[in-house]
Amino acid sequence: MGVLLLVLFTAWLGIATRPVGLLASFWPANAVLLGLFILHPQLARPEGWIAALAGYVSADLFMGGDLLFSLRLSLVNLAFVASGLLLVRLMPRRFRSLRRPSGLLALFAICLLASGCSALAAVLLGHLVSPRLFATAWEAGASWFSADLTNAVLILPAMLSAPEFFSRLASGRHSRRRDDLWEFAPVVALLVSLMVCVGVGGPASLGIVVPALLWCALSYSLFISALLTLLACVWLFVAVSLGLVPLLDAGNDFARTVALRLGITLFALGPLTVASINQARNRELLALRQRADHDILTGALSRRGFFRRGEGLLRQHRGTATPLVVMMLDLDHFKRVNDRHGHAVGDEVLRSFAGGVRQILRQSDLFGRLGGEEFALVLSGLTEADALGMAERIRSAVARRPLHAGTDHVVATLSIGLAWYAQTPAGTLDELLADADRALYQAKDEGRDRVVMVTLAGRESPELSALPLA
Ligand SMILES: Nc1nc2c(ncn2[C@@H]2O[C@H](COP(=O)(O)OP(=O)(O)OP(=O)(O)O)[C@@H](O)[C@H]2O)c(=O)[nH]1
Repeated sequence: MGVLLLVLFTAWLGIATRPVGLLASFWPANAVLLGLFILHPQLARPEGWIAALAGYVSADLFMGGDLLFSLRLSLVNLAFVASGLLLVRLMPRRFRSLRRPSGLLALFAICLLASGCSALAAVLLGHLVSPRLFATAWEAGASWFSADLTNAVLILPAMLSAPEFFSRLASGRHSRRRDDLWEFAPVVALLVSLMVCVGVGGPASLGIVVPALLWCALSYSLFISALLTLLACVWLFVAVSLGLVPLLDAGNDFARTVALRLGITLFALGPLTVASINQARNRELLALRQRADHDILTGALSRRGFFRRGEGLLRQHRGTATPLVVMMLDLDHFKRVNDRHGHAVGDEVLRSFAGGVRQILRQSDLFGRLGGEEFALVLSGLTEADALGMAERIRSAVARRPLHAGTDHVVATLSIGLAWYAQTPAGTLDELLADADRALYQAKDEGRDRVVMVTLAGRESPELSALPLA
């Protein structure tokens, strides 16, 4: 039912923009149906195809076509979708995703071939459809080829990149500073360039839009760039059809319409390719930063990542009444573990310890490896009792988690120094870690395998209010 309604709506949209005597200049139905079947292959079953056919035919019937004529047009449309889907399935998996720039070019090749198939179908059925819409079967083929190619190249990148965009949006990974108006500058530039293009007129005026589209491609995600490219190109079609950009005013209008469609399709490929390369580059940069911010052995934040995010967290809460906890964690006599069981087992102990700590922490807590067997934590919003409870849970989890490395049975213990601040203090993270470190020394001095906490109102000398709790 969904397929039928979607095809009905998009086909109706196309028919509504169909110029007298020609196929629709904007015919989203075929590309949207292909995109839907690529994204949801389970819909491309016989029921789905029948629903799509029913959608095409009923849209045409609603707009006054007769049944036989509508059926022929619909079969040519379905030839595009079927060949496009078949080609996507035949394509090697690595090219199928738009996550790589080569995926976009592969998609272009598929659009090209699928449009060729619908053009061939139009030529074969040409003697049936041409008397009504076209002078010759070849005209029908050229028209179908250019319309399907344009719509597919403009619509499919936006459709296929949408799931990743929305899943990132849902997971909050797209969050940006809302007060940054500069973020909207490329869209504003695009709007201005579209207006200037109409004002200037002539074939060369289309080029005025290119720099703004490239700026959008370098500034936004592939989905947003593809959507903006689609909207800009649809606007250019509308502007040309309305005579706002006079391009079709003389000579053979059919040939010019086909040339315009192909021109705009190739014109859109530039910004789409830049957006795709930019997205792949940003993903690589993010992965590199992730790698630099994390310790390979334990998966905890690296020293650099911990300080970067820790300072960020302090900045966020500084001056507020949010309580803050900083902990230093150090495995006891770790040198003996290495000496007795070997470095590889020592590594396994570190990995297992970090995994155990992560299970106890909340998503917002920062856990970093400062070096060797020394780790640190920054947690906000915990009461004094909760902070102590959390530290105790971590300590006892380590003691309760004996590790079996081959025939070796390793039991590690942990000392924790904890500084609890009634409100987020003004000091640097280094200074706060020094408070926790003093408590850690005390824990080591008192016999290890324990938590020592110092409570501070803001940032003051911990010796004044030290409250060891073993
Ligand atoms: N397996 C392994 N060992 C490491 C790693 N980084 C540091 N170490 C070892 O950790 C040990 C730390 O030893 P010490 O600083 O003397 O501390 P300790 O033996 O834990 O004693 P206390 O901290 O006083 O309880 C050294 O033997 C380092 O070689 C690592 O990545 N893997």
